[in-house]
Amino acid sequence: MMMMGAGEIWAGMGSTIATVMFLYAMVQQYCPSVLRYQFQNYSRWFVNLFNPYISISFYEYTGERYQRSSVYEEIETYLTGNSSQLARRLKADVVEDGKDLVLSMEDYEEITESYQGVNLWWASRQSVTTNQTISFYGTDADDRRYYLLTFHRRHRKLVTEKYLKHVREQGKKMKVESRQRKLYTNNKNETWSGYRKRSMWSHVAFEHPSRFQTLAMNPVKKKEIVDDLITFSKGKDYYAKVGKAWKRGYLLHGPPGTGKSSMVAAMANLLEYDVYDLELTSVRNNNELKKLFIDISSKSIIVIEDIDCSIDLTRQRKEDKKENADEEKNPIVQMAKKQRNLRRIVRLIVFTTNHVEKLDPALIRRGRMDKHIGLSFCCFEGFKVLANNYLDIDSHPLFETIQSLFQETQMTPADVAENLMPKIVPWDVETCLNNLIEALMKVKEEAKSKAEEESKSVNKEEAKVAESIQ
Ligand SMILES: Nc1ncnc2c1ncn2[C@@H]1O[C@H](COP(=O)(O)OP(=O)(O)OP(=O)(O)O)[C@@H](O)[C@H]1O
Ligand SMILES: [Mg+2]
Repeated sequence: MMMMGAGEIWAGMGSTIATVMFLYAMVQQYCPSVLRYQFQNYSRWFVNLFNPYISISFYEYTGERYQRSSVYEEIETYLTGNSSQLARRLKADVVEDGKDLVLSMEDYEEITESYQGVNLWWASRQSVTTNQTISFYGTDADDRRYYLLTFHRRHRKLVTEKYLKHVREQGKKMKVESRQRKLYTNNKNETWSGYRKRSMWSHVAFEHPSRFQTLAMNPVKKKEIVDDLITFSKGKDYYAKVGKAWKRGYLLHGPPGTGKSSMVAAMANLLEYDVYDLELTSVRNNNELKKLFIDISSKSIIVIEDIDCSIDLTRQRKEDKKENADEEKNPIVQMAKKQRNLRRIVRLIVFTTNHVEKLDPALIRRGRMDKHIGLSFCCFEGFKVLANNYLDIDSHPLFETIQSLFQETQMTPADVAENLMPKIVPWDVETCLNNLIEALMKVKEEAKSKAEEESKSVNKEEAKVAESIQ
């Protein structure tokens, strides 16, 4: 057979196009509108017959109350993660409070993805409804942003049953991971406007570096706490099974500088929760307290620091004969009495105190506070964690001296950390360890002379008493 020349092909195609154009013009001009409509419908059907691709659109705003669609957000997060590598045109946004730029697909940009060997196309679009579009989770109103997923119809089952589930799950996961966590503090009631959460709580980005790995404390105790927290965080079903309310209350007690606040931060970092630091003295009554808690998400830790100060006040007030009804309403008094109420609203609550002995026993009774965690002076095990953090060492010949000094001396982890930290550049491990040894010896000497003085004064007292008797 003779090969057709390129010129002939073009000539043939040219005439075909001309014929189609002519027919189309005729239809436009002479057909009544009803017939024209029929014709358009048939032509659409005809095109669809040979178009093997299906598209699904996911709108940003759903019909109901213009809420941002969670599916859209999940897809956005999923594509943000993947599109940074695949798409050529990206737009950059700064997330709230974040310093990092988040790259996502520019409008009308398209990317191709491969899932289980199947190619799929994602496009970011705005308004306009297209043919053969199945509109999920949204209406067809104009001026909407949406993602369009296109795939071959033979993969319909795979996409609707597996791939979309995969995208949503991954998107959800990535969202949790990239979420900028926040540290909230409550404002005084005067600044609240209406019931808006924003003015009740102010927030900053939560970026505390403390982790359980960097906490100096008894390793057995540490593991127990980590396990407890993980069981709690995963435990909705578990707690239901054992018949316990899915709530947890911790009391962290110990002298200043033993790592109570650091542990709260480590807890938040472990669970990836927000932290709500509740300043009780700014809360006037129980009603305010309830309002503060209404909008708190379940992935939060509520912290009430230095609860002993509050309880001190309670006692003072009780002793005060002029105590009036207003003071009875004081949240601190209520707090002590209605701890149970608070725990009904809050899922994970942590109290800290320097003086556990001063607390009202009713407040700290087990069952009301699930776990009491005593943080104490630094032990040798704790020191090893700090040495690893600050100096990057696991062992050293000077460790032996340090170990024996820790058996005789009490120093808080905060002070140990401070003494270990290099003070000059360049620094060396030995100097840092010697600085700590020096500090420990000093503390030991001070404690010794203090004890001697005390025994001297006791002797003097005894002598005085003996003299007076004579
Ligand atoms: N157990 C610890 N492990 C590691 N670092 C610690 C520990 N305890 C204290 N530190 C260090 O000391 C600093 C102060 O500790 P932190 O604020 O956690 O103490 P605290 O017990 O909350 O004290 P306070 O009772 O005064 O509130 C921390 O920033 C941390 O660097
Ligand atoms: Mg603290």
